[in-house]
Amino acid sequence: MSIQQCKKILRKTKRCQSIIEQDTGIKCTDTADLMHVLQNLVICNAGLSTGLRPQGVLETIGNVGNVSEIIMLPGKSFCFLSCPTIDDSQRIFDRLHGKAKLGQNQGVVYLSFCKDLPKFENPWDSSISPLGLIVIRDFISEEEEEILQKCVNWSEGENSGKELKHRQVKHFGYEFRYGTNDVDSDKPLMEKIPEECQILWQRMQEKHPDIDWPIPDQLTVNKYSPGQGIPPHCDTHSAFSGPIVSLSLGSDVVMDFRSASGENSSVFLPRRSLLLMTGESRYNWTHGITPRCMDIVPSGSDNASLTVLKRSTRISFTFRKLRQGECDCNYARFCDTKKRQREEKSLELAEIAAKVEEENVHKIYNEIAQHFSETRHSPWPKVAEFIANLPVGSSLVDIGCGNGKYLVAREDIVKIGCDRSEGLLKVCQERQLNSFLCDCLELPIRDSSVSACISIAVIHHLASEERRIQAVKEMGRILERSGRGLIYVWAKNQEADKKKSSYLRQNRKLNKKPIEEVPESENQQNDEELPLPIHTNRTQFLHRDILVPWKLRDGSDNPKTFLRFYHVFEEGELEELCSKVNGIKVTQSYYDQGNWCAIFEKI
Ligand SMILES: O=C(O)CCC(=O)C(=O)O
Ligand SMILES: [Fe+2]
Repeated sequence: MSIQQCKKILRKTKRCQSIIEQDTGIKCTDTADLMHVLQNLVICNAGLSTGLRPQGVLETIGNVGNVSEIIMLPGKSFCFLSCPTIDDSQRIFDRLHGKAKLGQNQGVVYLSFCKDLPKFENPWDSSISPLGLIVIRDFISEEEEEILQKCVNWSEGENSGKELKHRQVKHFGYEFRYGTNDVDSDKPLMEKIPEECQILWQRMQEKHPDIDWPIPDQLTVNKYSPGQGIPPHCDTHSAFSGPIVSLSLGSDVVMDFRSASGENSSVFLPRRSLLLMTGESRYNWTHGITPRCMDIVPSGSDNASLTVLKRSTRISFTFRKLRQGECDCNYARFCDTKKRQREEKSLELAEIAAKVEEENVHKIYNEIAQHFSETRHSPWPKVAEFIANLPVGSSLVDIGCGNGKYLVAREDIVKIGCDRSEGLLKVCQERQLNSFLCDCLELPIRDSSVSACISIAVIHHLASEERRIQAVKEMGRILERSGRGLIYVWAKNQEADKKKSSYLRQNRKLNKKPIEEVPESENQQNDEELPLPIHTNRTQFLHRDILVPWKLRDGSDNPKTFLRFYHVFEEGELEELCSKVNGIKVTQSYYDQGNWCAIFEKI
């Protein structure tokens, strides 16, 4: 072999190797040195997609060395061989690499060694099959198949053979609207389900008297050319009731099912079979057909081996019954009715939360601003330390800056504060500190534009978890890469290592009493059950969502009491909250004088 030829083989092999590595994560090598003499081989440029079959591999390679396993991946132009000994793999490599052809229509093969083999998940091996799924083979005769295929006039009618991206469709009874995934029950089509389908209903009842199958009033006919398919979906729960029934005409196909919890199952639908999706398979699994020209299906009497089936044009008749009213299934994941209800509930909760914050946070801080500010002078040491450690020239935003006590440190960084309370901002402005009015749920600051931000005793005033997450999301959003955020929130537990926090220590008398146990049910977040419990100041917190009194002494004998909303945090809750925000990573968390604290980094 000339040097030129050797170089060409090397070049081509390298190109294939990089594709294989990208596709499977498996590293290949063409040098069989001591470190790399391996029992597994890759045929780099021939596989199922180039028309190679296991038989073809064995015919040529089997004469050179022994092969114990051939792994061919669907749709791939490479495949893997496992040999019983290193001698076998070495011999096959030496004799065939860059020289031999595997069968008539194949080019010269390029081989490589590899250490690992792909974990080929054979979907047919899995014992999982969607519950409630029934496939009745030979449900109709060949004559009936022909009659049914002919009864669809693809070029006439109100919705004559619409061309979708991956297939052609025609509806009868009612049109399925792909934009909204539903049916307009007020707009029945002139074209009803063809008479020719009548034979199916009675047969259905005879074969499965156990299933309550209402006579369908909607039919979708799908026409798939080889290479076409239908994306995974769950037929809209609220649009149709009862089972979904699909008749396969013209070609076999494999339908892929995936459950709400991520299990996969492949189901073989032979031509002229009837597929019934009831119960879980209807409501808790998606179904779809991968667009390809061939399917790999089990073969042999015991289904132990796989074979490739070429698809031809397949026409399916999917029968459904329109639903009156909402879906009442017990499967939340794909249920549009449940999703809508969840969204409504969450909107309602968000409204309640916003109202609580308005009444029990914003209004109050405005009224107590001056007094509050007078009680807040000294920076907390660990917050000061965080600021002190920022590199010179950093930019720092104090979100919920209050009277601006953290905006006075350091002249060598850019500092700006913001707060929701105009009253507190006035204090900042009197002190000539950079500050502006805004809500921590919506910061008027550009993405990735600051090096650090702090939120000290702020997000515990937000009255729902979604809103607390949103506040952390905003912090993550404005931070530049590697930028750092610091959050302090009140801890429910005001005692660490048998030491009471300074908050508790200020009331010796009350805190001599042992802490009352609160039943778990009372200890829950109770957004719905307003009014909230009122906390006794300087005592352990008994609930997570509470109203904390602020006594405003105005010189008179009757100090005015304001009730501020607080969500006090359990241990680990702040970290968990941060983990729900993409793009940030908690690097440190600690307890500091009755507060849970977390430092995170933008990644
Ligand atoms: O082609 C099939 O058998 C299924 C069609 C389908 O799932 C649908 O139209 O919703
Ligand atoms: Fe479907």
